[in-house]
Amino acid sequence: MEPILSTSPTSVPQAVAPNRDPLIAEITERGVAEIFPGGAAALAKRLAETDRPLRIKLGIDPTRPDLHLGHSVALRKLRQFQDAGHVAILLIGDFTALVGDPTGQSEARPRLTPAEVEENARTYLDQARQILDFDTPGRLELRRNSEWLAGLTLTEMIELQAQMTLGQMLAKEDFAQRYQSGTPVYLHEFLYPLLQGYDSVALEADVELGGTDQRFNLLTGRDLQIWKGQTPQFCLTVPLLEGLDGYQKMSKSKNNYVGLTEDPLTMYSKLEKVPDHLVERYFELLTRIPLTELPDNPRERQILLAKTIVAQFHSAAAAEEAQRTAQSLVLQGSTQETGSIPEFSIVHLQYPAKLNYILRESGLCKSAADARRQIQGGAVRLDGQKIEDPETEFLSSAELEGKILQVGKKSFRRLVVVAN
Ligand SMILES: Nc1ncnc2c1ncn2[C@@H]1O[C@H](COP(=O)(O)OP(=O)(O)OP(=O)(O)O)[C@@H](O)[C@H]1O
Repeated sequence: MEPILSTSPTSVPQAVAPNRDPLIAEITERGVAEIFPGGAAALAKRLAETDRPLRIKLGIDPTRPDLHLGHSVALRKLRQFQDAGHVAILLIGDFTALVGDPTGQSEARPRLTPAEVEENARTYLDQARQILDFDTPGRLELRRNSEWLAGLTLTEMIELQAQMTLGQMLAKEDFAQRYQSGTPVYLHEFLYPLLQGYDSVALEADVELGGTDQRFNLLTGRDLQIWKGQTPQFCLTVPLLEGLDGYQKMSKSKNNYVGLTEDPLTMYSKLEKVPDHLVERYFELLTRIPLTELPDNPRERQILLAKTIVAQFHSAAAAEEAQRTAQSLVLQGSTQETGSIPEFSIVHLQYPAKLNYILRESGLCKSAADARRQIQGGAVRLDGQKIEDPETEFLSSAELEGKILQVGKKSFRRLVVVAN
């Protein structure tokens, strides 16, 4: 008879564990900052032993119209849970957006109107669809926290606020710093962690995801679940992805972001310039490529990164095309810093519009005569195609929309149709 100990899991060395589920390993080990309580091993055990799909919560406040790659880090983690058979709860914080998350803010956030929140919430779902599984039955719950927060009575609010002390609130770094520096901290801001925590109670969350900046709010969720007699959630934080500037958190307000709805060329040209020291981190947090398989050459890494991410959000063909166009445009100089190309709105032009008139109106040339000289000198390109006929004209904005107009190697305008 086999000795019992030889089959016991504790006798199997970790590195050669035969039943190590790759999905669980990906969830608990790749792109994770912290798991509490108990670390990766505790969550892995819970995932392996559960007899029902777990409820995984990720809350996003619709404070702005666009999601960016920073948000996609937690969304991708949520998708991994779906792929392992669990229920993703994508919580649109339509009520908490009206309060405003004080996390990471040096002063109170401007408060949004319900109409602004509603407009942003609408676009979020279309963007989240690019990452989450919206199709497999039972894998996704789309919720809004106004469902339970809007109806809380004053009595319930008092009970909720009785769960936390001022000392605990001031342990939150953002509040402490502002309080010490004399920057006003408004009382409604204290409600934010409590309301986000209460969301976990209402949803009976088993796991909550968030960036590392959400630690305090996630822990409040655990405390409130204990108060309500629930099993407290695991908290899994993901690292904060730095933006294209190379050191600050990727954020809309810092204009260092890559938006999830950006066109392939813009995405590509931003991502092929991710600073070297961040390329591996972008691979880790935004792709599934094993880090051991990355090319040694730094330039090849940047290109692979840009192509992989463009392919995820668009298609492999779009990624190839973006690479070709970017190469032909020799994107340097003006796009060096953030990868962004200045936009020029073509709605107000008079059509048919001559190319030299467009070059002057867009500021790419000083005058129509200068534009004519540049065209004849072979310096003008539209989407990488040289145009040498100064009489070239366009009948409507549809012929130009989305294209990149270029003079020489350093001056670009993306032609867009936006009224301003
Ligand atoms: N750059 C980032 N990297 C990783 N996670 C992020 C990043 N930005 C936001 N998140 C996470 O996405 C979730 C939703 O964030 P939230 O709606 O509060 O956006 P935010 O932090 O205010 O973004 P922004 O500063 O762009 O407005 C949170 O868990 C947050 O930690």
